[in-house]
Amino acid sequence: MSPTSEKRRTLIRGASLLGGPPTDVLIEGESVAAAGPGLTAEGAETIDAGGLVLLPGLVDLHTHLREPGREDSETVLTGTRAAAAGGYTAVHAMANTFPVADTAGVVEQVWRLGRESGYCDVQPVGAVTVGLEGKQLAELGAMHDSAAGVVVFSDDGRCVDDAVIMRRALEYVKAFDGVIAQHAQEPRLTEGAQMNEGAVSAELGLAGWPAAAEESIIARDVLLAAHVGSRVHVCHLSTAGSVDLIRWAKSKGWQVTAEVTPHHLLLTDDLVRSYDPVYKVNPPLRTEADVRALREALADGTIDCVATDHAPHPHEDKDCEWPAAAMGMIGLETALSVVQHTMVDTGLLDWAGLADRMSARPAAIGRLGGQGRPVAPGEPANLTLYDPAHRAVVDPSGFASRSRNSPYRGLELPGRVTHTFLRGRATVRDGVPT
Ligand SMILES: NC(=O)N[C@@H](CC(=O)O)C(=O)O
Repeated sequence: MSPTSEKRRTLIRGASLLGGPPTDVLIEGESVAAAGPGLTAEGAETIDAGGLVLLPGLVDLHTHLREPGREDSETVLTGTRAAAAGGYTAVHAMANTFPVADTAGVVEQVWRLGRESGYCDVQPVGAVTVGLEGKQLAELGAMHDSAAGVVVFSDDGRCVDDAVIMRRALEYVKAFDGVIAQHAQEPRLTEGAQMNEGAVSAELGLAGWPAAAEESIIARDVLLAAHVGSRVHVCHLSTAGSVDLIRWAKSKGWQVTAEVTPHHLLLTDDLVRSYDPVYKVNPPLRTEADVRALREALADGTIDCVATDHAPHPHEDKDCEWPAAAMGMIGLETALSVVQHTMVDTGLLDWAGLADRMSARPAAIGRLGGQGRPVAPGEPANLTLYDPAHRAVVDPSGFASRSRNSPYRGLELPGRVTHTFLRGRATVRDGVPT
């Protein structure tokens, strides 16, 4: 047999590519071989995709995979299975592991575990500072030059609050077109903070987390990025004021990008009245007006992309009284549904816009070759098939993630990922990871 005839072939029939009219897509080996109506392919596995939307594989800029060190909440294997189940073909693995991913050795370990998992590409994020301590730059160059080829650096979970360290980091990564992804949280303004500072925190008597704590760091960092001529990316934007600052920085032509999480597009601090720590997250859930501003900014492109901030925690760290509970919520397996619900079903984004914000843009920010590409002949077959008409009540007990801290439990959401393909190989079939 010739090498070509040995290639795995899959024919996706009648899918709506980016919400367009029904079309067929032929996958051959690792690539898209043809796209258009009326394709035939003898001997190919055929998937009847009538009514399904075909999207490029999703890319997450912000995933906590927890390995090494907190394998009780997630591993690279369970986290990437969850990612595939959610339609993702690539994730960026955050650096706040134990040990911290602040050396070439640790990022290479995570990268290797990702390759072994086979469920999606794992691109490690390197820490900006040693031990996330904010005092001394980590070995950014060595992490970039390692097999992991780190491009995105972040102390996420902590803010790089020292302006001189931030400046030096921006200067350092400029040499290789890297980007600093900032967790914007002024530490002194948020000491002991438990939730958004506002009417609800006043009523509940919980220590508040002012919007200004996020906004003051963003204002400083966009100015620093402009001064240095380097790239800054703002993690999990959560306030209307942050949106204004990003809009202003972009109007100046500065190299500033930003992400928003699905939960900040849907949930508000009203939910904290339940005192259920599943709603405790960093940055905190904000107000209705913030949610509105975030949705509009994602629609008009001020916010570049959706990033999950998938933050798995074991039940003993979440099923406790509010002040003692860990911050964070899982999100990989519900992201597409939440974005459909908040952005597509509301008419704010069409499917092409969603693909831009959940695949092309995050891949471009992370400089991920082969991901976030159009669904077109010759391109890598990283694809997601999605049923937008499906409706189901979220039940985390069936999740691929090792953790269960989903704020959507019991909520009816639209949509279901039926298939995910990573370079032509199905990682999810009929809704089940392979
Ligand atoms: N987003 C979260 O609420 N938690 C994150 C880190 C963080 O605190 O940002 C985590 O690692 O659990």
